[in-house]
Amino acid sequence: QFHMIKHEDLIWKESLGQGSFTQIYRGGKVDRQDGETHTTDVLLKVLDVEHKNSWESFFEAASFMSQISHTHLLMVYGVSVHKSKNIMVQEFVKYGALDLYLKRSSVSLSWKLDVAKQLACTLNFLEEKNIVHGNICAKNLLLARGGDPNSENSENSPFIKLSDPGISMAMLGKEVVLDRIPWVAPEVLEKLELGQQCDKWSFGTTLWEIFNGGEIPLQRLDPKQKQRFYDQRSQLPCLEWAELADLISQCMQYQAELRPSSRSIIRHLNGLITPDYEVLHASGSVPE
Ligand SMILES: Nc1cnc(-c2cc(N)nc3[nH]ccc23)cn1
Repeated sequence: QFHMIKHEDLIWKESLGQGSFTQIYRGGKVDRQDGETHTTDVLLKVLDVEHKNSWESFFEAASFMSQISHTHLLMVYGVSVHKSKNIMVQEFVKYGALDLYLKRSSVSLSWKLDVAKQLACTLNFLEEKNIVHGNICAKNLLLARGGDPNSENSENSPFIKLSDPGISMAMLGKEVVLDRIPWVAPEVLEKLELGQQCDKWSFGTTLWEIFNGGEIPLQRLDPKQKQRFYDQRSQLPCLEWAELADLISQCMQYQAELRPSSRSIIRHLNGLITPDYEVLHASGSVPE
């Protein structure tokens, strides 16, 4: 299941914002090993008291992450329960969420493609284990290494960690799930339950975010208009890079069974060559 952490072994630092039904804090976890004490940087995710009836779903997300380990999956150290506080203790990932990073930094196309490939490999790992994450989005992609995005040398290349899926759709309720359009797959919206193909749809939306510099898709639509977006089988505005736009529309097909396998997504990404203007501009050989 997962490791129980004693509340007295937690150190609380500054608030870092909130998630769905949760507050997020920077913190530390103290480990006592043969007389030595060692403090690990952690992220503390606290379930809101008014949503404490979602604690099973909250801890289900923690055990989901604790039961599988992969280089691009976030490490969850365990959970701590203290009075009415339910706390998930996660590894602290230095550069934080990808959506904010993309808004703040200008990154090269090859940097973005590198992130896309890492996410596709993670999706493949989950698909081969028949595991559905259910909440793939740029906000749930954490950057362990962001570095100077424009330089080509490898120690500055990105390294992502996929965060926990959070409270399940069933517990969140229709209103909150409506707000997850266009990340939530259409079939999930209807039944409020996850299907095998739903991560592919969300992968498509996340690709759109990455290659649109962290712009929020359908930001100006209210829940009713978002519902209509799906009712009318609409698609997101397509990118200039045609081959990539093509992959996004393959992933965001309303018919779930027509979406590509994660293996074919990886093949498609490996077949993409960053367009010349990108390489030429990066090398400065083409006047601005
Ligand atoms: N598992 C996680 C999740 N989020 C972070 C994080 C890092 C950072 N530099 N700023 C942040 N602002 C909000 C969250 C966060 C770290 N680790």
